[in-house]
Amino acid sequence: MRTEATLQAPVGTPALRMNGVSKVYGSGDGVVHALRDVSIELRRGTFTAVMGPSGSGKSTFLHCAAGLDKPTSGQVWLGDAELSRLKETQLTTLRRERIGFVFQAYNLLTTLTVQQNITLPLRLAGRRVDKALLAEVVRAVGLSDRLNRLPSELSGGQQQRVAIARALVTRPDAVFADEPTGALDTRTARQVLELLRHVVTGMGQTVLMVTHDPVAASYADSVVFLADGQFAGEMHRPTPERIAERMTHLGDRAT
Ligand SMILES: Nc1ncnc2c1ncn2[C@@H]1O[C@H](COP(=O)(O)OP(=O)(O)OP(=O)(O)O)[C@@H](O)[C@H]1O
Repeated sequence: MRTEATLQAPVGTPALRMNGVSKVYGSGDGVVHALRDVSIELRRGTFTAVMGPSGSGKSTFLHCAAGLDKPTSGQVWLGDAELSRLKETQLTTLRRERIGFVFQAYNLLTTLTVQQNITLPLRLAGRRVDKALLAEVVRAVGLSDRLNRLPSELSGGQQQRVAIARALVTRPDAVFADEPTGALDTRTARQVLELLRHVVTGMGQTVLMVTHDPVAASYADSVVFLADGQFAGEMHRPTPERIAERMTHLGDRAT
């Protein structure tokens, strides 16, 4: 029985499309061009890493892509929804129901059990918990025997697995991960990256991950490089060595 197909997003439109997105902070002497005319398309069922020197615009890119921040110009589509056309309440609903977030800090609610944390987005949306989907997600992240524990009773890696399960449980169009392994030791980080890889390859999800770490980025299908707010190239089938080499030159250009 292929229960994993239940997570497959509909084919057709890309999961995410950004067209000529720019973001300017401040004005006059204090103006910062955090993003300059960035265009990108993420096909469904792909894993993309975003890399660039500090200050190159990675977080701004992720926030604009996820509807957490509004571009100064350009358009962002999540599936068939153009974000700038949505009212604030619609955007809030879209973020809650069609996007999964995974942050470096796991952002779990300490008084809720693992299961309650995982299903929170569904309850906030007033949606029924799909028991088959929940079981599939819990199995994928390896937490079946921890469902009644509190986050404080789990290791960092296990807490990040809860956060990933919570990100998956609404069957989002895309999962956005911001330095998801930043707080983890090397071995635990590798397990979380393997899980994100499985989320894409085994479950058909779409993942966009910002990271500083060439090894983490090498788990992705492709790496998008930013330098000084601009798209600075893309690498398919990346290896840590090739990524590190490219980053060295990006650093040269951005300073
Ligand atoms: N709210 C803001 N107000 C003013 N400037 C900002 C704001 N947010 C970001 N910036 C500036 O925009 C630029 C891009 O910042 P951003 O955080 O997107 O970069 P980053 O690549 O994620 O950096 P890091 O790797 O250090 O986290 C930087 O120059 C930053 O100082």
